[in-house]
Amino acid sequence: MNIHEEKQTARVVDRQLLMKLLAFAKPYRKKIAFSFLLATLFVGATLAQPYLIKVAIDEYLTVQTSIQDSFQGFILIAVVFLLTVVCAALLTYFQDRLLQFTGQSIIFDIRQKIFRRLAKMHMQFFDRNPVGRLVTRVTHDTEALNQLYSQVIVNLIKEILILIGIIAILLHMSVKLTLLSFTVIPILIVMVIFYKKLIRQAHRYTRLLLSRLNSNLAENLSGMRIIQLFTREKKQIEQFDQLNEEHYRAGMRATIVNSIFNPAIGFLGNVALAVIIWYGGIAVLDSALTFGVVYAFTHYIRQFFQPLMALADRYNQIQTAFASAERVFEMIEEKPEITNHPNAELLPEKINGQIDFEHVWFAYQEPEWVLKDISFRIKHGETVAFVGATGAGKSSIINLINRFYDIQTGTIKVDGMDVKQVKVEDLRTKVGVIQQDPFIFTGTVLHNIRLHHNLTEDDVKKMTTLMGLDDFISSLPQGYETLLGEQGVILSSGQRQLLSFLRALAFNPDVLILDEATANIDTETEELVQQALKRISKNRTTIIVAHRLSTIQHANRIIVMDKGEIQETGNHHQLLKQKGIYYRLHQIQNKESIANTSIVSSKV
Ligand SMILES: Nc1ncnc2c1ncn2[C@@H]1O[C@H](COP(=O)(O)OP(=O)(O)OP(=O)(O)O)[C@@H](O)[C@H]1O
Repeated sequence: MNIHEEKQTARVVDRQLLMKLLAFAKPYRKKIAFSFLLATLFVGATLAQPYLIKVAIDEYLTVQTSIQDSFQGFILIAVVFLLTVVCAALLTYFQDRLLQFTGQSIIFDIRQKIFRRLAKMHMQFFDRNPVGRLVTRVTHDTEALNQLYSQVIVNLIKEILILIGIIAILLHMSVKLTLLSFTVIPILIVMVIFYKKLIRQAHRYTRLLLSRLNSNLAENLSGMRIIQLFTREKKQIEQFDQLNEEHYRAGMRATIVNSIFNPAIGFLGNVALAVIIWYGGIAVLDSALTFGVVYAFTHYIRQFFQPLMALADRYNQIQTAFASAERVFEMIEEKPEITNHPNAELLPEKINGQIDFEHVWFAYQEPEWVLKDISFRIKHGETVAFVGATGAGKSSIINLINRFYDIQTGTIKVDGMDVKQVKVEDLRTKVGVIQQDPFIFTGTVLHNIRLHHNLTEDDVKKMTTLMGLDDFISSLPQGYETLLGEQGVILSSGQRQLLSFLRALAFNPDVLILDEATANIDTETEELVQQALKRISKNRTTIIVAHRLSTIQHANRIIVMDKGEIQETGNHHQLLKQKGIYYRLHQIQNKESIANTSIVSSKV
């Protein structure tokens, strides 16, 4: 793409962004229009002030007017002047309030839209977008838009109106003096063109470095435990300092451009002022102009160059807001890949829990196939375990059953229905998953189990008793009311898993999946949980992923995976007889457990 085409594309993108920004402002158009009216009245009141002084000088300070008339004239002008000052202050106040309210409302709508979209996004989207980046979109980028709606646009309009108004008044008072004082304008235009080019480059570079700095910070904060464990603090600090320094330098470059541009404009303003004093002075002496006109000219020229200096800031703010808008709209418009098919159906109220994988091929990123031509059937009420080496694809199978990801080829069926034809929410309520490291939300234990669903406290208590986990709840400081999450108690990994058991089972799912769900629980509690699981998995399809083979020996069937393929299938005894992968895994774990037992007994 050549420079011309690039500029053309940038212009089209800016126009599209503008249309989208206007669309968000549409519900508030009456308020915005009203605030523009207030802004226009404000400009009128402000521009009237120097003119009133001109009238006072020319009409009542001349020798021809009697003292009595001058006195009355001054009082009248002083009152009108005061009125314009009060009106300008009131108009600014009301316009500010109105726009602040509108800006906040628009940003509220945008944030709501972003979060709604995020809640619908597929897992691959979250794999691609780090948390730090998403948080920046919802907070920092929307704030830049808030500035645009509540300050930048109206100020820009005010400043443009002031410029137009001043030109009109100056031309009305003296065409010649106006043209003379505007001889500096061509230099101004050249400066603005240069400035625009320099500042755009500086801003683009600063933004790029800021996003690098943000990602680095987010990564360091999430990985602080590992950084400290491996004593990498010094290296990480050096890396951060380097990025910070680059960002600082880029920011300084933008500041230098601004600090040259603003005084240069001020200088041009003073040149124009000098021209007025020189020519205006001679014209007054020649009686070609009145003193009041020259006085008003000096005022208006000062007022004229002020908004010009502010225009630089506006330009920066608009640039920042447009960059933020681009990112925000990109996110709002991102299409969720896992959606309900137009004819998606509900599963029956109670399902049998039969699961079929038919020639399933799956890759997170093609062509890295994680599952290769996988076929199996899990029948109603069966307990099936998946075992295999790390990275074999066990957790991926689980992620596919409740459609966290979609497969490339083949079919996955629940009770004979293709999961792509079933309503996603319905599917996920029928399939309960207990994870190895479940997430804890800020709130009470009860809230963390119910997660906004209509479950009574009694339902939860019954499930706790059935699981034999009453002791776990009573060991917490305030039982079900114990506060967890950011401000509350932080649970141990084992306690988090127990909570995850209650969370999944409270909904009485027809299919229960345990993904390394007992890995962090002590032997005594695990015994308890295993007993409860035996009761719970009766007549309920249960799928278990476990590394510790001792926990899955009772399974009706064990599927052994290796590099995305099924290698062996059978129950514990059948697989041992086959003397294949399962047998070898069993031997290794047996040796380890004998070795551990002898270490423990020798210590005792
Ligand atoms: N979100 C993801 N994006 C890209 N690749 C992934 C993702 N999750 C897993 N993988 C890759 O898919 C392969 C299978 O991973 P999976 O988690 O299914 O294995 P696993 O058998 O459950 O392993 P483990 O026993 O360690 O949990 C691995 O190579 C892994 O790197």
